[in-house]
Amino acid sequence: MTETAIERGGATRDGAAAAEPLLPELRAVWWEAGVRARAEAGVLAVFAELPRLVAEAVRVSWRADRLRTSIVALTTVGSGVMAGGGLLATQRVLVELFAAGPTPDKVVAALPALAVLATVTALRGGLGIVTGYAQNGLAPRVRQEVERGLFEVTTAVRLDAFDADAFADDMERASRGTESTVSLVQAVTNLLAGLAGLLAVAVAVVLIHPLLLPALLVATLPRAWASLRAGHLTYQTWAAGSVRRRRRGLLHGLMAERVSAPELRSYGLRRFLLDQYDRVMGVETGIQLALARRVTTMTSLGAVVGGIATGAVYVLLGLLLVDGRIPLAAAATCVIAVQAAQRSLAVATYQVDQVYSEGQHFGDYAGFMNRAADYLPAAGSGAAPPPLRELSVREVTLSYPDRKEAAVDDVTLTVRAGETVAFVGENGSGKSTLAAVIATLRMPSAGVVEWNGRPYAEWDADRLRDRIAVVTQEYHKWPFTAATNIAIGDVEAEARQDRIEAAAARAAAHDTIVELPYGYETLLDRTFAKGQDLSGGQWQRITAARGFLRDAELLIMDEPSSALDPRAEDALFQSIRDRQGRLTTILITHRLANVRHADRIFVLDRGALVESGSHDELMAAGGRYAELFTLQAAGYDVAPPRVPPPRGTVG
Ligand SMILES: Nc1ncnc2c1ncn2[C@@H]1O[C@H](COP(=O)(O)OP(=O)(O)OP(=O)(O)O)[C@@H](O)[C@H]1O
Repeated sequence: MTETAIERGGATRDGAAAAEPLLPELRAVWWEAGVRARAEAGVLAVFAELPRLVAEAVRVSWRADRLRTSIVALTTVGSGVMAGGGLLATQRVLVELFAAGPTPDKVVAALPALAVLATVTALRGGLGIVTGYAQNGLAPRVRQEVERGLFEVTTAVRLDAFDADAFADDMERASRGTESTVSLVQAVTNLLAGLAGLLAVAVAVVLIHPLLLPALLVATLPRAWASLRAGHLTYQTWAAGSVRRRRRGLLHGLMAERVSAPELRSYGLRRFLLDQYDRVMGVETGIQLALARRVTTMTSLGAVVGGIATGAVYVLLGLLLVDGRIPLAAAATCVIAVQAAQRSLAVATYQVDQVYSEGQHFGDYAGFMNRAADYLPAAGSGAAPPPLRELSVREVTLSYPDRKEAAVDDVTLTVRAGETVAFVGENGSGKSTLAAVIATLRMPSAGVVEWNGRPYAEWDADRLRDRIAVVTQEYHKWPFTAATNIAIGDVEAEARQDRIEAAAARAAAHDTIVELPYGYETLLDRTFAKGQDLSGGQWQRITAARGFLRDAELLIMDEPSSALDPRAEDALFQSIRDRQGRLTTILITHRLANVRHADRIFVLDRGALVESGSHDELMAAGGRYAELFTLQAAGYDVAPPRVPPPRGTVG
């Protein structure tokens, strides 16, 4: 097997993304943004950003659940106070125990301080439990707050937002950001707890003897600095491993997902993919081992320097003791304080790293929410549109971003209520785009569409949409039951079974559905237990039924029969013809035999409207429609095969 450029780039070089930017799998992806920013920032830059991130996290948490946020804040502070109180009580106990006199008397004298120590220790434990409980309840609320906010925006933005590259990337990063918000809030709480503990110890130590504070810092800072550096190193390695991780994610998908499973087997790709996986993991393991060596060196160095500093503090304490400048109890308390401070500092430094990196992702989320506002549709005037009399498309042009030619180019046409009209034209001539503009799914770059002579913008957008049903070419297979898949065609109405079945019958879907294991209640999603999948044509029937459900005043059907068998196709077009004269239908199809009955046919070419008229008029004109129709009809123009006589008959 020869090695391709992709394999070499993916498995061996971190810089491959820059060297081979055209390979989609090597493009920078969203989930690295925070990590990379974190890796590129110096340790001091991390501290500079902390206050803002902490404030953001508190704001989100407050919005999500005020009660639990307050509980977490209060218990965190309380816990810190208890830690300081515990240290002071410890010192009191030691003072009593180290005093002159008989031991039983000293113990009795120490009892009140001991009782205080026991109480604050118990309180601290209790506060810890309350914090944990409140945090557990807070996490899902924070998740709901940010995720719901994201979904409110993603379901409201105009369709053209999804055409912009930057928007799609932005949205992916924002999705990662919602996950990070929960972690950010948790990391901020832990950080504050660590800092509160640290502060409490520092205050207690100063109260015991001011000289002890610098001693405490000397003993704790080397370790803290080393652990921050080690965390930084881990993130740098993580950021540099982007290509490997993407490659691994890709391989995971290829080997474990349903879509690739058939080809994997038919081409015998199992060994090939497993080999690729082994190569990626070989590189990954080497890098992780090297990282482990560096991290261990760094933390060992911190421990050694910290140990020496701690030793020096103890020597200093000894000297002060000998000198009589510090009581024995204060010195003993200082030893305990150093250990408590080291524990709190270890928590705080780890959380600083967490807050910073999760904060970067959260920044993506917050940025997306701001930028997405540009894509929200303008609010309508609120006027409810009356029943359709006439639909006019006036000089409508629509250009997609980064496309030189307009997809719809200065089209003007009118459809009267009750008409069935067809949009016809070759692939890419702009039929679906024009239909999407009429369906209010896309905004034209120029021109207007009018409902009864007034531009769409003057009507209430939601109520306008209520009057229009659309069956799109790229229909969606909703992972719901068959009944729900049809019922969502009129989601505001009661999902009555008789209506659903009637719509299914009009789309030739009823018989297919009743044959499913649970009939209309069959779940159409194979990834769930008892879920079923349908053939392409069966799905298309259900989609058409969804469009028929509402008997909308304007029904737009874009290629509704491309996968249907002849019988189903005939039934579907019969149902469309049933609307003629009563309700308005816009039909897009390449099967021109089905548009012969249309009142009018509009022929598009490269976005422009080039012909219009009835079938007979257009055939008589001998233009593009006549050419396409004749071409297709020629395919059927064969002499019927001679039917052999039934067996046993005499010829
Ligand atoms: N989302 C999009 N972004 C960019 N270009 C697009 C997009 N959708 C369609 N186009 C382009 O716009 C032009 C018109 O496409 P449209 O889908 O409207 O054609 P159509 O007549 O419906 O084609 P078909 O018969 O193949 O369904 C084509 O050149 C197509 O490549």
